[in-house]
Amino acid sequence: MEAVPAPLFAFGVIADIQYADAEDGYDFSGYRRRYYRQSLQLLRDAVEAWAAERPPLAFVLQLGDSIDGLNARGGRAVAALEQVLAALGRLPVPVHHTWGNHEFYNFSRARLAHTGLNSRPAGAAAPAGDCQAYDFSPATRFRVVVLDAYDMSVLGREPDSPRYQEALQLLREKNPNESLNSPAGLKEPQFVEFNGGFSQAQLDWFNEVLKFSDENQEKVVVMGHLPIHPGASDSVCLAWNYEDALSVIHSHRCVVCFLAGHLHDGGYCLDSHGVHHLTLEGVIETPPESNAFGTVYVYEDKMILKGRGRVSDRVMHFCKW
Ligand SMILES: Nc1ccn([C@@H]2O[C@H](COP(=O)(O)OP(=O)(O)OC[C@H](O)CO)[C@@H](O)[C@H]2O)c(=O)n1
Repeated sequence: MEAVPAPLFAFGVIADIQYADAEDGYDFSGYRRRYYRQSLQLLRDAVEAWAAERPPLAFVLQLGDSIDGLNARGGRAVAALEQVLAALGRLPVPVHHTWGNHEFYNFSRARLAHTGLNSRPAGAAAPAGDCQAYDFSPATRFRVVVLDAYDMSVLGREPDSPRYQEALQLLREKNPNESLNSPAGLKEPQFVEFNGGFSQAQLDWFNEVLKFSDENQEKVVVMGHLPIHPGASDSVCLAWNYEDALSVIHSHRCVVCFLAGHLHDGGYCLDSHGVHHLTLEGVIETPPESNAFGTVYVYEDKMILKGRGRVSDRVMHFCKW
């Protein structure tokens, strides 16, 4: 029998846990059930499965919205986050977090930086200001970039801050609706309050990271809460200036995959430049008897996603090497 080659390394992926100690509810449309309490058990099941993997995983990527905004209303944000972090803390490997809209319904950006959701290594090079983007190299000739999709946003910042004012002005220009959360009638439906975008400073920093990776023949996996390709998202859930992020990626050879959450139904496409865009199904809308997480096994020429529950298996070949 032919031996299955060992991967170079493997990592876990999970999105939109949105835990709250609350009865089940529904999304805004009223059609999608949200299993707030059960999501913690699904996370614990994911952790147990990841912890049993041999060889062990190198790290886990948490794609944002770890706890639901409902917690803020009940004064339970800190307790809910502690439970999620305690579940993830049972893993003997680092967990890298990106921040989504529900993090900002619970905590300010300044406060988040002092919680366990700040996974940026001390001293890591990052864009100027309070942008949470960073990168790390988990193995020779591989790099992971953690993007901050709410760097340009009205969520999480003080209303008197320049960035809040800049984001509000942009949002109002693009969205004349009374409720800024409503995409009704918009030409660019992603311009809603529950989304955000990338500042020019973050895009410039991102470009420099990818330039370094190109020069050093690295393969790069990028993660952010919001999808950046229309083929892997509906038109509402995209990052405000998703096209700018795509332009940066497409001006380099190194990016092989973009991982996102936010769209709870999930999505996937291989774009015209050979980049795989994978939007993970959300735990929060996953029935208790199923799950939604995955393990990605990285090889020289491909990544193989082993999905659990609602997440499908997928082979993602590196097209550019
Ligand atoms: N048409 C809409 C949609 C949402 N809202 C309000 O916006 C807030 C965030 O919505 P929520 O569905 O909780 O956001 P998620 O990040 O969980 O989900 C994103 C995608 O929809 C999932 O596929 C909340 O307060 C909603 O009530 C709105 O007003 N109008």
